[in-house]
Amino acid sequence: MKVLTYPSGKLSGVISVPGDKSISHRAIMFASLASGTTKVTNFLAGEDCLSTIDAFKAMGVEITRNNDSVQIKSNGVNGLKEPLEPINLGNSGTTARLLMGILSALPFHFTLFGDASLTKRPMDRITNPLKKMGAIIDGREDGKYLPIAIRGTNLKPIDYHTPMKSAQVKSGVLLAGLLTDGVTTVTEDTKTRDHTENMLKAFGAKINVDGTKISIDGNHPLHACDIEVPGDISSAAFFLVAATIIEGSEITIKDVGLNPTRSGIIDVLQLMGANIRVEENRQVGGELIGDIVVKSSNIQSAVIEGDIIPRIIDEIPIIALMATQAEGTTIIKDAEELRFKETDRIDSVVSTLSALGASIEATADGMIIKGKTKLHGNITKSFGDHRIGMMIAIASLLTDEKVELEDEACIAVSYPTFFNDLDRLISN
Ligand SMILES: O=C(O)C1=C[C@@H](OP(=O)(O)O)[C@@H](O)[C@H](O)C1
Ligand SMILES: C=C(OP(=O)(O)O)C(=O)O
Repeated sequence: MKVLTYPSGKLSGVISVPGDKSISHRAIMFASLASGTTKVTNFLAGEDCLSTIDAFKAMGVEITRNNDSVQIKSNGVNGLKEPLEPINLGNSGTTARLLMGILSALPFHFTLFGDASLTKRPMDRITNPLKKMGAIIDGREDGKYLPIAIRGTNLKPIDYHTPMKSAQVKSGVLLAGLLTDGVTTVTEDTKTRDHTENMLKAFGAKINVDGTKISIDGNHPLHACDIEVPGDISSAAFFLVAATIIEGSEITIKDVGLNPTRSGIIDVLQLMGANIRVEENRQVGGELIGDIVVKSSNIQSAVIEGDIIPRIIDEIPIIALMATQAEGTTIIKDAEELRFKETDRIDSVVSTLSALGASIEATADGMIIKGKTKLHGNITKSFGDHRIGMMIAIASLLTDEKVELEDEACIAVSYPTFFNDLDRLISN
């Protein structure tokens, strides 16, 4: 239990946030499939990415980590070994879905399990297309849920249209395609984050992106390639919103990843009237990065729907909190994917913000939030969901009353130094 009392919630100063979670996972995975030694800098040492490291160590890859620097020494895909024990995926959906694509094509047997939250999350979205490629997978409810066993085998390529907006599904199928003779194609209705495509190219894969259609030519070897991970915009989002809604704030967040498939939070902040500026855009290893400066301002409601949703999918909890401080009614639609995250984030956001005094209601695919409301203290729970925990911590800045947060430890999944950074911005 953490007691959150910040008498002056005003934020100021300059920080950088830890490395991007999606990019950190992929760096470990692709380096493990590549021959040679890869150095990864600004790696996110969050629990989810450590689960990915452990999975590849269990397959014999030499991985050494010194804080946020990681070295991966691999003999390529043919150097991988059968793990002797079941692989623990912890809380990480990304590790689960991407790894299943890889393991399905390796000549070994694997057993995968996760924590209580991951065990409830749907895996059939990835096991179904993999089974169409010939994967031998079994798990609870016919492979819908973990624990799952995989007997790796030779797969056949597939031309797959993803039925849901999911970069994890797209990536899992492309990774199975990477290890399969022939051309595998994935088509999406709406473009989701494209870190897999960008980074596989950097490691030498033959991958072609044509709008929302991605094709990969299987069994081309990957070669080691150093990766500098940009700051995670999904982590930065908590402070960008905090500085916007807390009067008198002004902050700069340096070296944030601004990949257009991830930067929807900037569009939402601008749409709602935030005082935000992006400075010094530059490219680092195929990913755009820059510094973001935000000053507090009055904000208005917005209707947030359609193609922007995958570009803000992990930021919706903090956007919902922002909407409680906007004039007017904010409507978030087309976000049914929120129901399949670490918690059902439509229900967990609505119940938590309601407990703090917000006027918010759930819909089938989103939420309706009436602003502007004065929030108050209460005893709250993260429900074991890191993004709900961080949303509550930012909400606590809006009231002088005591907010208690149960189960705050889960924040280490994506942002182990969150409270240090918050304290630095508050005490400046
Ligand atoms: O590919 C990734 O790294 C991720 C994709 C998204 O999940 P979905 O693919 O389930 O939308 C996102 O919510 C998750 O935090 C990370
Ligand atoms: C949904 C998330 O991650 P994952 O699916 O990898 O558990 C998240 O980080 O918000």
